[in-house]
Amino acid sequence: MKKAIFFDLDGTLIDSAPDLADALNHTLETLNLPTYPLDTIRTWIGGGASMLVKRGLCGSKEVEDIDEELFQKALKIFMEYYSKNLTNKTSLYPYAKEILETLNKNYDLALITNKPFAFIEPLLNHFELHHFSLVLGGDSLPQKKPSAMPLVFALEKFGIKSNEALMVGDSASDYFAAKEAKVPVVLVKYGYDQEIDAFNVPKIASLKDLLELV
Ligand SMILES: O=C(O)COP(=O)(O)O
Ligand SMILES: [Mg+2]
Repeated sequence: MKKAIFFDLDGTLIDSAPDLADALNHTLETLNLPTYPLDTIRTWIGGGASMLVKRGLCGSKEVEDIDEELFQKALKIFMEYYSKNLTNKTSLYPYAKEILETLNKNYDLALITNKPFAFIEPLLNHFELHHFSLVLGGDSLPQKKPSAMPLVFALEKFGIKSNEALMVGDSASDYFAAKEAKVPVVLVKYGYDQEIDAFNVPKIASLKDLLELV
């Protein structure tokens, strides 16, 4: 019997890729570096803001050694721009709000995202998502997904066992974090990470399919 559902944010509940891509390209443009198409940047999301900026600087998902000064400069530009442009093009995925409303009647809900904490509340307010009794960002704890730490923290907070929770996400980070925490996981097929094709776990095409799985 499930007691709590843990949700990822980007690529699962909200389609934030267009605003993240604009913020990254603004950063790269400011630094006179090459910019990238949305379809490329989308595949770089899921590891948090620092990782996205690093991937932008390297122009690939695989990150190599980056000059620390350049990285800090880029991260600052990114954070400033994105904090002012969080919701220009970002949208809720179909049924996101409805499913949270329905599940909230019977389950504790936690948001476990790698997004920096400062960006989360403005987004949740904008989309009127007030259903989470616990919200963890990528910088809330010493480790973020794919570490199990945020999920283990949520299990302890709710006082439940790992099999009484379910993680809903879109990326390899969600999969590995859940696996390590021994929390069952469901992945959405419409998210940002093609790596999930390789994982043998339940996958759903729409958030409304969750109701059949809990
Ligand atoms: O900010 C990111 O890179 C991704 O965040 P997520 O964990 O909500 O997918
Ligand atoms: Mg995600």
